Amino acid sequence: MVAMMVERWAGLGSAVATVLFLWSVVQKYVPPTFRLYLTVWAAKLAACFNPYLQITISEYGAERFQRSEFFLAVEAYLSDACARRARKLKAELGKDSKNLQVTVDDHEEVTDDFSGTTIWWYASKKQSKANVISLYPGQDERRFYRVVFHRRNRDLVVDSYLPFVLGEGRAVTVKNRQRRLFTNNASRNSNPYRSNSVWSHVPFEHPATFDTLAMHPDEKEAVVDELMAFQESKDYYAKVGKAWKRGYLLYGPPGTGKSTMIAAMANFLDYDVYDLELTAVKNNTELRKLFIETTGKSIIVIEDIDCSVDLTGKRRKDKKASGDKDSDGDDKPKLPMDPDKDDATKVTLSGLLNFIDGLWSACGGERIIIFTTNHKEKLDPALIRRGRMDKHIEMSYCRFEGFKVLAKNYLDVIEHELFGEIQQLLDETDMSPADVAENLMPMSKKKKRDPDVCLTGLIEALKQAKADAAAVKAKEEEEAAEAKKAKKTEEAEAKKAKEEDNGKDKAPDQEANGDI
Ligand SMILES: Nc1ncnc2c1ncn2[C@@H]1O[C@H](COP(=O)(O)OP(=O)(O)OP(=O)(O)O)[C@@H](O)[C@H]1O
Ligand SMILES: [Mg+2]
Repeated sequence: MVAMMVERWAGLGSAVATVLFLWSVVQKYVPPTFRLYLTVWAAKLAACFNPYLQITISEYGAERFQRSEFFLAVEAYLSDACARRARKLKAELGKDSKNLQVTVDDHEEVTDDFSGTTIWWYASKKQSKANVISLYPGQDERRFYRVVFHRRNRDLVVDSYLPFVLGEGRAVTVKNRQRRLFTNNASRNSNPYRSNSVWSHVPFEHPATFDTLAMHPDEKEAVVDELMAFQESKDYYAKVGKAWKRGYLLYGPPGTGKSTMIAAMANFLDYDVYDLELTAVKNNTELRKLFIETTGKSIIVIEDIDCSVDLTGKRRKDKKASGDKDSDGDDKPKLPMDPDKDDATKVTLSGLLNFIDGLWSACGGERIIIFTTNHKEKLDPALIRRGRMDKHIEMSYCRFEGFKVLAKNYLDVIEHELFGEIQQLLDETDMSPADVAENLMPMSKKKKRDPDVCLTGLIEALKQAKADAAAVKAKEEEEAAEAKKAKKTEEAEAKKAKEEDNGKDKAPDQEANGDI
């Protein structure tokens, strides 16, 4: 027994000696790049003799066509936490050709410390043995990361370290990702070999923030506060048994910043934006599919919901059933409650309600759904009740508080002698922030952006708007008075005619009475 052990140790000793000898040869004669490659293999060889364990994380998991999420997380984690310690890195343009991504290169070793233990990472790749001719060079290479650690740290690595890497990697990915603006594809891609995604996207680059949004500071603060609370409420939503999502209805006249608010929210929360064009959705099934294919950490937007579909379909139908004529005569596609009844558009109000808070809406989590409209009163109450649209935010005309934000952003002016007059005019006149902003930003190369000139121009515009509004009001009042007068005349005439009729009716009676 002892002899056997001695023999084994002797064997080990000679193996180590051989390796050391070979290594000195390598140091001398082999070029550095190849030497590095051999280093990795030497380390692997050593792992056979030493009490070290290794875990491999492949680029492609069981689902061959999807990159393993763990692999991506490890890549992100290593480039963030350990890349500085690596000697060989590679830089690539990010997916959207925006940011540079520096990652640990293949065959490179990096070390990491976790709770006082050292962990080694190796990046490498192996050729796929599959006997298939690939259309894309490099596609048959399978990259992988390998983590090596001492046997005694097995539990620590498997139970604590790897989940930690996964969490950190995900966080880094979210931090570094190029946010995207998605829109639903009108016609489905019929080519089975191409991506069949129902959404297509561009990088999301809207510069609006809550700082640039003209709104009353208190209301703005309330929105920001709520968003922050929402982001941190994962456990709370789980506790109360609700899906982790929130609905907002933004309503108000055109140009009051509804779309800008959505962009500001997306930038604040660091979310993707899915801009859903409801008129391009064929039916409820497609609507559900669209929802399922959105990712978490996203804002799903349906703009101008009153224009895209007729959401009062149910009530209109009731009216029609009771014999009333549909007075508005517009040609918007209708949203009937019963999906089988209408073939023109099969997206129904109930489909939309399901989209917002049906069973499917719970998949994924961390989503914000926003509807915008110019006419809140046109929407079906079922659609915007609390719980579906948790918060209704009115975006209204520009008042002084909002103006101050615009003046600061556009002109770098915080105080000005004309502010008093502007405040008074803004209180008396309804002007959208879009119009105010336009006056503060004259697009002329020759004219300098002078605050005095801009503010005077704004005052002129406000006075003009006030005069126009007064004229419109006077005209309306005049028309109303005329209509009232006409109605009175009509009523008087009707009364007169009735009296005459009564007189005529009575006359023969009297005659008859007289006869008797
Ligand atoms: N509250 C605001 N703060 C800052 N800028 C604003 C605000 N409202 C409007 N604007 C400016 O006006 C432009 C139009 O605003 P936006 O598209 O957000 O209006 P909207 O309410 O979505 O209008 P619509 O109802 O027509 O869609 C924006 O590009 C922005 O520059
Ligand atoms: Mg808009």
